[in-house]
Amino acid sequence: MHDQLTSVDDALHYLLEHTQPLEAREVRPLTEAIGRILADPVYSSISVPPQDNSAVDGYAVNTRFISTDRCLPVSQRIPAGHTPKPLQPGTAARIFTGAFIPEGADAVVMQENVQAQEGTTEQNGTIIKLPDTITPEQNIRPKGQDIQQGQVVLPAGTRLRPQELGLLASIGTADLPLFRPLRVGIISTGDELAEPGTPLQSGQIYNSNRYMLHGLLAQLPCNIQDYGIIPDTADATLSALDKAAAKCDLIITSGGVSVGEEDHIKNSIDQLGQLNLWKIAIKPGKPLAFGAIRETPIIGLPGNPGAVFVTFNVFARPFILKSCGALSYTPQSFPVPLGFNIKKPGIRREYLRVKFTQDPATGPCLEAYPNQSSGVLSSACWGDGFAIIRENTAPQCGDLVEFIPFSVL
Ligand SMILES: Nc1nc2c(c(=O)[nH]1)N[C@H]1C(S)=C(S)[C@@H](COP(=O)(O)OP(=O)(O)OC[C@H]3O[C@@H](n4cnc5c(N)ncnc54)[C@H](O)[C@@H]3O)O[C@H]1N2
Ligand code: MOO
Repeated sequence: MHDQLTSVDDALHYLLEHTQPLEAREVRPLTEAIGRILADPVYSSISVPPQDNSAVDGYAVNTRFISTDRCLPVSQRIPAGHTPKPLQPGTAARIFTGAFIPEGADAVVMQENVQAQEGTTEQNGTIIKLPDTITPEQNIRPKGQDIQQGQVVLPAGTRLRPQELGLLASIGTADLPLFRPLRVGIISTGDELAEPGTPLQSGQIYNSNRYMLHGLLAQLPCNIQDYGIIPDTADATLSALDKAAAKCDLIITSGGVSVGEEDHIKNSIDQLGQLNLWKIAIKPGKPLAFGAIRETPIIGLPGNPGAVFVTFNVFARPFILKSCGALSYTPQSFPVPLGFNIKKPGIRREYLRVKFTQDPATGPCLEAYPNQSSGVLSSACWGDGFAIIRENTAPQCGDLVEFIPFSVL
């Protein structure tokens, strides 16, 4: 029987169209905001830096008042954090990195380029000999160089990385308006599953998807509600989904979405709500299901761990980020030459687990893990990204394909 498959692009488009961004917000301190999404734009009430200041340790001078012998007495000392006096005409000021430039100075000379001669008495202070060329503005970091007072520093929807936290701290913001984390329920299905740490009985395998999903969700602004393992029965599946739907903003299941009579996720979604998508032209991960139980969206990932890793990143991750209010939710890909041949075109878009390598003679290229079976999770641990082989194409060695490094996920 010929399967009617939805393309990856159509499925992703559909999923993202059916994302309801969270309305709930909360205010949290900087120290709790890593990975979270800003709910409002942040404006700066100050300029950064707040005043012109020195980029180096050295001497502040006025380039228009330098005597022909290029020698100047030092009239004040300005450590960072202290307010300078105006520069006395015809003198230099000893200045340190980050200290504010005194009024009347227009350049700073690095101390390595100056000969300083200590005076012998207090009245007879240090004299410096300046280099031949000094350009106005040199070594001065102007007020507002980084941020101007009143400017939008970060727009709503920004996902906060360490550098954004630093930037927000630099304008004095202590508490941030954030979207509240998405409550994501995870359910592992399968009679064959045993928990790590317990002995394996005959017929069992360890539940790896549960822990991979914990790790994948921990990198996103989510609170995980873990419903553990549910057995392959209609009753257990219906009751777990019903319970999760009442508590969560999104349900993610693994396994039980294929066509066998032991696969109950699809029928349960049908029974409790509606199934909107099933069977995608993706390899691995074809039987992925998407629907809703009452108001709660559900993404049914296939059971094979390789398929979970791919379909989570291709579908669930952008869905979650958009639901959390993020402005940017699809990962950046980069064109990189394949280091091997694709034998024949396929009707499913394939996400190969590959390694980025640098050949000294031929340059960068992608190498594939030899076994791309969706039951072989070693491919994702060996690899450092996905190579996307688009449907109905068979790129050859040297052809450019899209590469998504795992590090951008
Ligand atoms: N007749 C057909 N059979 C299958 C088809 C098909 O089109 N027709 N599709 C195959 C594909 S492709 C996939 S992918 C799987 C997906 O099936 P399910 O989502 O129903 O997954 P399960 O059957 O429950 O499990 C598949 C596989 O993965 C193992 N598994 C499940 N959960 C976990 C877990 N938490 N940790 C580790 N491993 C897990 C499970 O033991 C199975 O080996 O269906 C194919 N069959
Ligand atoms: O498409 Mo399935 O994901 O081969 O394992």
